[in-house]
Order: sequence, then structure tokens, then C-alpha cells
Amino acid sequence: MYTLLSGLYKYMFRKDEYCVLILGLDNAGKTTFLEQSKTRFNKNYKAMSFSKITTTVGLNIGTVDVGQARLMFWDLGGQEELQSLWDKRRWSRAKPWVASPSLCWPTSRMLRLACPSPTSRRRSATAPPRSADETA
Ligand SMILES: Nc1nc2c(ncn2[C@@H]2O[C@H](COP(=O)(O)OP(=O)(O)OP(=O)(O)O)[C@@H](O)[C@H]2O)c(=O)[nH]1
Ligand SMILES: [Mg+2]
Repeated sequence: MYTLLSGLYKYMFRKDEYCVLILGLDNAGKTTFLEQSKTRFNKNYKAMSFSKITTTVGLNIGTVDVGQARLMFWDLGGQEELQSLWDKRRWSRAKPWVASPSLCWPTSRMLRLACPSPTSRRRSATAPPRSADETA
């Protein structure tokens, strides 16, 4: 009986999960975007002061819950030495959605774009490539 109720509870309250990769040049505002998103959408998240956000060395991971969706953001450092991490083959399993730096400010519309349809329990959203180079 416990298993049945527990399964029902999980089924009713589980969220669709999406993986979102944020790429952009250094100082584009990727980490600020992630912090703002967490502050805006995660109720008990204590906002980090802008002045404490420093350049990302490696990767930041943050989770944001929006309605029935759970967005897991990967914020990659944009410095030149780290740009080798952008090779999309490294992320092919995740099929990430790539945000343009110019979109890096949290709006609910952008987050809705990141989670188009809650049809599966764990999936990634993929934006169309911006140039022919990216399709190679
Ligand atoms: N005016 C303005 N400044 C911003 C905005 N977003 C970020 N910044 C500032 O830009 C600087 C760099 O922001 P970050 O979020 O660290 O940039 P980043 O893209 O994560 O940089 P890397 O980690 O080096 O790749 C910080 O001083 C931010 O306060 C914005 O929308 N408007
Ligand atoms: Mg950063």
C-alpha cells in the first residue's frame, strides 16, 4: 500500500526535467542570468550580491523550478582558454539548448522557450543552429 501511495505521489508531483546549456563570451552575463533566475523562481533561494559574481572558471550548475518544469542550467565559463569546452560533441548526449548572450536576462518568456512542451519526464530542448558552421 505504501509503495502504491508513494508511486502515486511521485507521479502527481514529479517535474519535467530539462537541461539548458548557457554559452557566451566572457562577461556576457551568463552567471548573472543564472543567479537572477534562481532568485526569481526559487522561493527560498538567497540572492547573491552582483558584486560577488566573479568570472567562472569551469562550470556552474544551477536548478530552477518553473511551474511543472525543472530546468538544470549549465553555465560554462566564457574565457578564451575555456572555449574548447564549447565543442558541441562534448554535449551531444544532453542535446543542450544554447542561449545567446544577448538573451541572457531572466524573463519568464525566455524560460518558457526553454521548456516548450512537458511531454516527457526527462528531455532536453534544442534550439535551431544559428549558422552552417554549427551544423557541421
Ligand atoms: N549592465 C548590465 N550588466 C550586466 C548584465 N548582466 C551581467 N552584467 C555585468 O557583467 C559582468 C559580467 O557578468 P558575469 O555574469 O560574470 O558574466 P559571465 O558571462 O558569467 O562571464 P564568464 O564567467 O567570464 O564567462 C558583471 O559585472 C555583471 O554585473 C546586464 O544585463 N546588464
Ligand atoms: Mg560566469
